[in-house]
Amino acid sequence: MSAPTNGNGVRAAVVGGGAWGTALADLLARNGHETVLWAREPDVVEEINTHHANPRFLGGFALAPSLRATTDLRAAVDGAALVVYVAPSHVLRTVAASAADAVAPDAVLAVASKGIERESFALMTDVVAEAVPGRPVVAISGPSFAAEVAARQPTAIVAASEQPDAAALAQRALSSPEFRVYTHDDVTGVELGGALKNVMAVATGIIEGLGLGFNSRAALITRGLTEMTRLGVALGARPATFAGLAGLGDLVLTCTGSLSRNRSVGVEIGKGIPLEQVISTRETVAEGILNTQSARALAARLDVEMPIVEAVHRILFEGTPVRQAAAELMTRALRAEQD
Ligand SMILES: NC(=O)C1=CN([C@@H]2O[C@H](COP(=O)(O)OP(=O)(O)OC[C@H]3O[C@@H](n4cnc5c(N)ncnc54)[C@H](O)[C@@H]3O)[C@@H](O)[C@H]2O)C=CC1
Ligand SMILES: O=C(CO)COP(=O)(O)O
Repeated sequence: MSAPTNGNGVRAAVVGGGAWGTALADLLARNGHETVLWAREPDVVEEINTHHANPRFLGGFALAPSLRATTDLRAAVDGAALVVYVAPSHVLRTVAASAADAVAPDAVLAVASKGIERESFALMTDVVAEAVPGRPVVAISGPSFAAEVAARQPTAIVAASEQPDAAALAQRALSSPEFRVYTHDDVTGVELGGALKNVMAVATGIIEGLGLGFNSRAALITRGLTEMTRLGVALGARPATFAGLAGLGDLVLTCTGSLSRNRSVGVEIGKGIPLEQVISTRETVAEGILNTQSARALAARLDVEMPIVEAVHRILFEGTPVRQAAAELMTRALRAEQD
C-alpha cells in the first residue's frame, strides 16, 4: 500500500522494541504521528498495548497512550510513510528483509541502529537499502541515551541522507521542543561516528575498570576521535563530521555517561571478568563488542592504523591481559600528534 500522510502527522512504523526503538516510537506518537512499534517479544507488545510501558527494555516510563505495538512486522510497516529501523546491527538485514515487500514504495526509511555489518562491512543504511531497495534512506545518530529521551530531557541528534527531502521528513517527524534534529549530508561520517564510538566506549570502560583516572580517559577519547576520523576519511567522510553530534558528541556521551551499556561492559572487562560471563548476564545489546571485530577488519582492509581498536580486539578476542594491552598502547613508537 502507498504511504498516506495524516494531517500534519505521518503514519510511522518503528522496527525494534528495545530501549531505543521504544523511545523513538514514543517520541513519534507524542508528536502526533500514528505510530506502530514492531517488537519481537510478545510480552513487550502486550505491555505496550495494555499498560503503555516497556518494563523489559525501557522500564520506568509511561509511554504515549496512542502508541500501538505488534509482533506482526508486515502489519507494522504496511502503509507507513516513515519506517524507522532500530534492530541490533547483526540482525538488521534479516529483520528488514523479512517484510521488505510490505513497505510502501514511497516510504522514507530511517535507520537508527549503530554498527558496521561484519561480513560485508556495510553501514546500517546500506544494509537497509539492500534489504528494502528503492526507497530513500536516512541515518539517525547522535548523543541520545534512550532513557533520557523518554524522560524528555533536551537532546540533539542528526538525520543524514543523500536525499535532502528524506532527511527533512525525518527531521520534521522526530523534532519536538525537547528533541532537536539537525539534517546532515555526510551519511558515511555520521554512521561511522555512531558505530566506532561504541568501541571507544568499551575502551574507556576498560581503563575505568582498571582503576585508571581522568588523564587516561581524556587521552583515549581524543586519540579515539583521531582513529575514527582517519577511518572515515579513508571511506570518503568529511573530517568535520567527526567534530559534530554524531562524532564527538556521541563519543563523549558514551565514554563518560554511566548509562552507556558499552562503557559498562568495558568496566567489567577492565575488572577482569571474562567476556562470555559479561555477555551471558545481559539481554541488552552492546554494539561495541561485535563492532570491534568489524571495525578492525575494515581498518585492515583499508590499511588504516587504529591502535585503540586493535587493543580492544586483543583484550576481547585474543586473550591479551588488559594491563599488557594498555602498556603496549602507551609504548608504541613516538610520533607527532597531527600525523
Ligand atoms: N539504547 C540506546 O540508548 C540507543 C541505542 N541505539 C542503537 O539502537 C540499536 C538497538 O538497541 P536498543 O534499542 O538499545 O536495544 P536493547 O539493547 O534495549 O534491546 C535489545 C533488542 O534487540 C532485539 N533482538 C535481540 N536479538 C534479536 C534477534 N535475533 N532478532 C531481532 N531482534 C533481536 C530485542 O528484541 C530488543 O529489541 C543498537 O544498534 C543501538 O546501538 C542508538 C542510540 C541510543
Ligand atoms: O548510542 C547510544 C547513545 O547515543 C547508547 O550507547 P550504549 O549502547 O553504549 O548504551
